[in-house]
Amino acid sequence: MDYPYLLVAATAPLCWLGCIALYRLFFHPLAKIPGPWLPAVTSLYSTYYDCFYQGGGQYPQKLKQLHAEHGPIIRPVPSEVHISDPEFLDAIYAMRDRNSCSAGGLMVDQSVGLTEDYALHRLRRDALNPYFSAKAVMDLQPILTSKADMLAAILSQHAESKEPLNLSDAFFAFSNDILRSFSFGSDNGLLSELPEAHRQREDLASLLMGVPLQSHFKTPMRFLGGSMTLLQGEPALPAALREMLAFRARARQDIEAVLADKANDRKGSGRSLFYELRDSSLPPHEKTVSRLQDEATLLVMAGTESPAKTLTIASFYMLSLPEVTRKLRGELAEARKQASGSKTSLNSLLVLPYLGAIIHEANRLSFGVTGRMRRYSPTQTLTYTASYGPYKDTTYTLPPGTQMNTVTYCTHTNEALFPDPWRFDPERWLGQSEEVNTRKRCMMAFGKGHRKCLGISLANAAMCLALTALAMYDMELFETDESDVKFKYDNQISQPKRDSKGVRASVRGRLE
Ligand code: HEM
Repeated sequence: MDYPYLLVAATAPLCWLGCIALYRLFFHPLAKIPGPWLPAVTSLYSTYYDCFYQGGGQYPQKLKQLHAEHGPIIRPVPSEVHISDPEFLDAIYAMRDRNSCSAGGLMVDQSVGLTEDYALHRLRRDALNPYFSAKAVMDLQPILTSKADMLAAILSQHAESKEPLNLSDAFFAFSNDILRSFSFGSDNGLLSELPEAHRQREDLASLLMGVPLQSHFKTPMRFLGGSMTLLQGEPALPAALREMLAFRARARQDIEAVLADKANDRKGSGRSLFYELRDSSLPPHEKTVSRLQDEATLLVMAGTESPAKTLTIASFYMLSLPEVTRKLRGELAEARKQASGSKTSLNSLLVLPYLGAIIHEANRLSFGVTGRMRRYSPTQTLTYTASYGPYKDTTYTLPPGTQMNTVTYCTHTNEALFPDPWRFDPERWLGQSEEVNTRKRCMMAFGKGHRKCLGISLANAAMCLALTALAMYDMELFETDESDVKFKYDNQISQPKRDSKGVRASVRGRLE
């Protein structure tokens, strides 16, 4: 072959990439958005922070740093804007459509949480809504209180045995048993088998560690999962991918068991979510095994991991800040007095301000979903005027289709909203002042807008009962410090340092 052809063949791709870079920098509709040039040119910038820099999961922290330098609006990837301004949060999350979220790595494409199309999302969400309402959660009270009683029994056993208790395992078991009873009519009895809860919690943690890689390299990872399993069997796969496949396989078994259980033998006495979906008027293509497998995988994962994490964080600070526990005990004692000595009802716990404030603060520092929850409007043009930074008062036009988001990390550590943001301070949620109302408006732990968390009422009820049980025990932390709970990695949800063993405590005894 002639030399010039070789040269053309070698340089053509480079010229093509150069043209794309020039377009993105100077002619793209978002070309005027401030920020460094590299993320405006290539999404490899975010890949680096998400997957590789300091072990990956570092993009939220980097975005916060970029905002400090460039102001409230930047381009985290070429096709997107990231706006760190509490005043603009509602404008972003009021938007109807959304881009496929950053949880693509969870391999649950057919679940409600990953559904991009507005009408299909509505169909799926409407089918689930009735089982997640505040009233439906009240009907679950017998399950919830029996699991909270089991949690208390575990604390009593550890007070007697003097063995340190891994509270993170106990909360994982508590949330998982509730979620599985609610979903499938029966649970796996993890509260009676804490070593198994420990194993499953660690497995889920390593599965989540693989989410950034699976999100950025979705197709190769899926291909790897398929081909290596066929060629060499599952042990050859990377641990996180293996865990993901195992998690999905368990969800499939659960769904197949529900579909096969025509006589409702395993259903339990109450309503069970997947039995209800099976018998619902959803069209047949929405009730296939693979569709329901995705739904079950997401629900079990989200419904176990997120409340367990918030409880873990709350328990750590309750044990390290005695004043917090003292105030909570005072509030609970008063509620019991009002109930004339009988057990305080779930309804009355749900309105206790200090208990609610502890949950809010633990949710804030759990950060809910830490990935970029993008929204866009296919028709609407938005404008945004920078409220601080080097381009203050400059107005930017965001054309239809512009993907926008604010990561929870930036809002929940915003010093103007939450002074001294890493301090656990339930007081910041008390009262009705304008500041408190603004904080509540900017709370993103459960997401915002029409895609916000379905499980809020269930999670709140379960967390109120668990923390009430916890407050009845005198305990101290065992070989645990703040680094065991503090946000370090964004793996779609926040994770602390890799070698955290969770929150462990020595239980001295039950109060009263
Ligand atoms: C403290 C506990 C929880 C936290 C912090 C939390 C957080 C979140 C967040 C931030 C989202 C929005 C994600 C997005 O916009 O892409 C979400 C969605 C969702 N959550 Fe939760 N969650 C919690 C508990 C639960 C529970 C207990 C369940 C189920 C039983 C659940 C089921 C869901 C579902 C199904 C969605 C998708 C909703 C949709 O896209 O329409 N969550 N959650």
